[in-house]
Amino acid sequence: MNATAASPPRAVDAEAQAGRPAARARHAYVSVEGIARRYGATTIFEDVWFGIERGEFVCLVGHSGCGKTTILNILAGLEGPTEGAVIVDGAEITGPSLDRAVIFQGHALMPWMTATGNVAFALSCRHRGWSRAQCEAAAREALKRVGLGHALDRRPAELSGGMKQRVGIARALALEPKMMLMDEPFSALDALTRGSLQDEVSRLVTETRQTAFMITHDVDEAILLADRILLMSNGPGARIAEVVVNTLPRPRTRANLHHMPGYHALRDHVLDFLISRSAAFDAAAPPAGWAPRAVPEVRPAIESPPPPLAAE
Ligand SMILES: Nc1ncnc2c1ncn2[C@@H]1O[C@H](COP(=O)(O)OP(=O)(O)OP(=O)(O)O)[C@@H](O)[C@H]1O
Repeated sequence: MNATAASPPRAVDAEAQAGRPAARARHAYVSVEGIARRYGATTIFEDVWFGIERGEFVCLVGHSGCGKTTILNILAGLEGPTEGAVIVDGAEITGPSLDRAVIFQGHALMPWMTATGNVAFALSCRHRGWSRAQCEAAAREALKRVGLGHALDRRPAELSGGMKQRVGIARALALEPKMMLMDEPFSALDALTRGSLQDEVSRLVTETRQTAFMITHDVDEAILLADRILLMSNGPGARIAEVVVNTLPRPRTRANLHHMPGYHALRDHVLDFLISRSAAFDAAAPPAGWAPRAVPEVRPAIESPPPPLAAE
């Protein structure tokens, strides 16, 4: 089914009444149901099923070209799938909505507006009944939460790359969306700025329990932020090959992460997938226990064998 901007929202129950078998994803807050993207004879990915629970942070990891951004765009309603559908909170996605805030690599700020103005503008679109003063007050609060209390009146040209990205994060959080979508939001930043923003987002995620979906190439970033990491096989014909449950406790910071028991097993597991299993995955001859609607979940941080005892 191709979700286009013109198609009306469809209640989940209608699908159940039509006799389509219930999938595990169906019960989740966000339910991705058998989506595919094809360009002519080329299938980028297909039969992709997964759910996101309310308040869950899910990362999607996979090699370049497997279709990660396309999946994020479908969740954002910026494009429709060739097949399948995405249901959020009981209704099918049929186009973009302020219910789903997107943070891109580039910050997409309006250059003529101050930081406060950029956030306040988004808020005025979200809350039509709010006065300008209300929007600006809420915008200032959101900017303070991401450490920009000193830069409220600066325009994007007067902000560093990291500060601009913070404005984008503040804007997304201020909208209190049903879901936050992030496409490699830190990849354009220098390592130091990236690290501090990752820690801040980790803190905000722990505080707000914002439902989030993020694409990243950075395995440590996924481990820092995600409750579950979806591992995508290589394209063409990519699939969700495995779901890694991140059992490391919160709060997590970059400084404490690598001291946590299980961190190295988790990291090795994801890296092994990217290095070898992602290319070897074959949906026609899948690993034992794999099915597109019931992708195996693994917990490497607690399933790994304990480290050998030190010699006396
Ligand atoms: N209009 C198009 N026609 C044909 N192929 C396309 C078109 N748009 C995108 N593609 C292909 O779809 C595939 C998936 O693109 P997408 O950007 O979703 O991948 P990605 O996994 O996010 O990659 P990256 O990690 O490099 O950002 C790519 O191989 C791309 O070449």
